[in-house]
Amino acid sequence: MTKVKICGITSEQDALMAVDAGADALGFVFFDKSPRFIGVEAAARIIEKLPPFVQVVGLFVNEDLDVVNSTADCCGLDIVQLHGEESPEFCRLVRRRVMKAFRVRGPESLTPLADYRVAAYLLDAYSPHAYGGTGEVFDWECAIAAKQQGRVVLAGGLTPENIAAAVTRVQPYGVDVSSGVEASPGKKDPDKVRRFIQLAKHPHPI
Ligand SMILES: O=C(O)c1ccccc1NCC(=O)[C@H](O)[C@H](O)COP(=O)(O)O
Repeated sequence: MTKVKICGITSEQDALMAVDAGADALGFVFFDKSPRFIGVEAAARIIEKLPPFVQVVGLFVNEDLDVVNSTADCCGLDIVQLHGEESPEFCRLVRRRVMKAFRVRGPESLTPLADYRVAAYLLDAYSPHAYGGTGEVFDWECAIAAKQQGRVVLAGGLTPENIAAAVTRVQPYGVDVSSGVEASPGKKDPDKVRRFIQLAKHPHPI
């Protein structure tokens, strides 16, 4: 069954709602230029309220290694998601499992994947305007091709309307969503979150 990460959590209410809806992982954006930014102390207060068996993912963009590792310790992160131009060597020095994000423009965007020994490749749409959370979709054929290199987490413009088609076609290890389940930037819409998770995990109605 497809794993689901709900990214851009900024409140305890949204975190517990997403967990109750069946999210496998929650993402906290430690990138201060994002509308979904959360500070370390605020994130830690939410994370300490989470039940067991939910993976906590911290997202960073071109951050210092010391900051990544100390935030991971401070907040009890399970996984670090690197969404900038971090090198394979940088990923090796992170003291957590790493999901390395790649922003896909076309098949050539997949060339660097082979250099990275990471727990999963997160594939997101390329935008010249932002590192992520853009709501833009890329050509899913690239995600299908990337599965030859390792686990793929599909992201980029996923919504309750297209998630069943995405999962059926790509069959990724997991999916990741931010803006597609929001009421406004940084605030999740419970109905969209529930429908998204249900359809990601059961794309074919029984
Ligand atoms: O969400 C952000 O604001 C963000 C900012 C900078 C880098 C990454 C960011 N989000 C990463 C994610 O994990 C998103 O889920 C992914 O980019 C997909 O976003 P969306 O198309 O809005 O579902």
